[in-house]
Amino acid sequence: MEKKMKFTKMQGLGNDYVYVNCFKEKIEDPSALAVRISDRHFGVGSDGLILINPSKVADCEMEMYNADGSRGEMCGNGIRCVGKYMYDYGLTDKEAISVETLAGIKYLQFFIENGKVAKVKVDMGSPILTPAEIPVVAEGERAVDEPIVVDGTEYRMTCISMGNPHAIVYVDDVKNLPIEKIGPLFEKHERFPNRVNTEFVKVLDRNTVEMRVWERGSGETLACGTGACATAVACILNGLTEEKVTVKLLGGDLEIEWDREKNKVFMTGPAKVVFDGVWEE
Ligand SMILES: N[C@H](CCC[C@H](N)C(=O)O)C(=O)O
Repeated sequence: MEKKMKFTKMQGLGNDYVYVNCFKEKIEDPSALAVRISDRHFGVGSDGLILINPSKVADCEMEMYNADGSRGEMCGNGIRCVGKYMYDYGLTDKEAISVETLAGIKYLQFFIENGKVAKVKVDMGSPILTPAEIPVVAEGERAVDEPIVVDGTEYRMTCISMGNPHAIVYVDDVKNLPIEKIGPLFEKHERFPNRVNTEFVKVLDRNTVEMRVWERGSGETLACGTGACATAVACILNGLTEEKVTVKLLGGDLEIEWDREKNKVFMTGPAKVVFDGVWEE
């Protein structure tokens, strides 16, 4: 018998996911569904699948899958869209909510325009710097400005977890980077037991960087919220920027601040609905 499932396509700076309201829908195998629904020719087309679930400890839970079906612990662009969905689709009337994730409970503040969420500020929590917790194979207490050889070339990386693993690599030319070639080599490098999201970064000034990202399980995306947070933390740790950083991504800009006194990273950016649909298979 044909099954129908309502979904909403949303995007944060072009990092697009299929969202399912699991207060109403039940998904048998979300990992397998993520692969089918993310396909840009035979499916809806997206960077992955995000389920919005009831939660016992927060206003809702975000369950995120990459396009290859692997589960991500946290998703910055995704959580802003989860917040927007909760408010715009009437699951909450609060202008600040909490969202349970595999990386802990995150707190969101909405900026409302014409009765709908336009922008969201997220407390992304504290960055994780201990190599074993990222995880990355590295000596010492942190993996900052750490050498790594990829495809015969030595790069310097700084590794941060925002609940999910990131390697930040500084390059001179972000635009012409052979990201399709070196992205997967970083992603699957033996020093990353859980694979890794890799951000290729150029510092423009003390408050601005530009970045492209090769995501674990999804390939190059137009933006990565957790990646932008990890990038800002890496730049501050390396003394390259101030604590407030505009991260310029292919899909647009994210405003990141690492409040070092509170040891919290804040991310502010847009969230948009593209369309509502019905998935039939
Ligand atoms: N695009 C997401 C990150 C997804 C990370 C995922 N690729 C992983 O496996 O960690 C973001 O905006 O933070």
